[in-house]
Amino acid sequence: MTKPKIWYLLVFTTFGAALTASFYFDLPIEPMTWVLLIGGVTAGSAAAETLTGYIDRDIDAMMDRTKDRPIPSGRISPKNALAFGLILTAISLVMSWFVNIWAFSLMAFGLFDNVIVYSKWLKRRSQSNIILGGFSGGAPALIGYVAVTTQNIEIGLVMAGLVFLWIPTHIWSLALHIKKDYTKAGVPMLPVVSSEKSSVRVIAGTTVMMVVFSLVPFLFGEFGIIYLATAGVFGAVMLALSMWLLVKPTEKASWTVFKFSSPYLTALFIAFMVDAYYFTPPG
Ligand code: HEM
Ligand SMILES: CC(C)=CCC/C(C)=C/CC/C(C)=C/COP(=O)(O)OP(=O)(O)O
Repeated sequence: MTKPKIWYLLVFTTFGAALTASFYFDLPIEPMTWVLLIGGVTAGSAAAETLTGYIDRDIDAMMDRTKDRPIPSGRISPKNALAFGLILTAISLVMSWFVNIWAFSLMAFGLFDNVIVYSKWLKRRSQSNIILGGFSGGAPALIGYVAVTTQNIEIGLVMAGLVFLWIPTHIWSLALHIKKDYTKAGVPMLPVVSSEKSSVRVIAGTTVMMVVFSLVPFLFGEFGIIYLATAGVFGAVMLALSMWLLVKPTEKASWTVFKFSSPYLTALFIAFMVDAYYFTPPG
């Protein structure tokens, strides 16, 4: 129900942002803060997945990729899934409340943006559904950062912004790969409502934006060579893959871009932590 193979990376961005802030400003993180932070974001991500699974139960039953999920397959009743999702939502809000008011506000915002703005309002109506719905994706990283500090908040915003800019490549490459599924369910993902030619151009364009944006932390002098080297190497691979998709838009290419997108994001968050541990900003 809660799609752990998705939320592990959401929780990892929280963990990475918190540890990066802790190393960067030499601020310790209490064990209780870790429990409340990681527990809260895990509950929040699981809540969002469960509630969006409840909202999407009708179209999930239509798509090959999702028809075996707990509600469409009858393993859990919609009523129980809704109750489970609401309980997880309450747990995540209470735990983030005990972290601090910033974490609580961002958790509430992330849940609202993902469940209501994205899943309820936009997913079936607009091809830009994942743009306005994408802010929720950056929320876990910002929650991790503000759990430690609100100083130099631009560092937390850059991490959240990186996740936000990563989403179009992540989901549109998948949507291109399973265009038939989304068409059957009537979900207007960009690759479903646009031609393949313009979809691969947009995916390549958003990948370029994401890779250029990923260099900002170094250009602002807030992170050093370890981060630059990682963002450079992994960014070059992401660019090469999306250029390959642009030139030869096959299902294999779109699947490869999709599957590499998560290791890309993971590598950058690891680089944030390692660099913050070894790199002290000038001045
Ligand atoms: C509006 C935002 C997002 C949408 C619509 C979206 C959509 C999807 C979809 C449809 C899948 C395939 C799931 C399946 O087949 O069961 C997926 C996989 C995944 N998503 Fe997202 N996603 C979003 C944001 C995020 C964010 C912010 C993260 C983490 C930071 C994330 C992490 C993952 C991971 C790790 C997978 C599995 C990837 C793999 O199988 O290699 N997603 N996403
Ligand atoms: C603050 C906080 C915890 C925020 C949660 C943010 C969050 C859960 C973001 C991920 C969104 C996501 C993977 C949506 C899946 O889309 P989908 O439902 O369209 O995917 P599907 O087609 O596989 O069902």
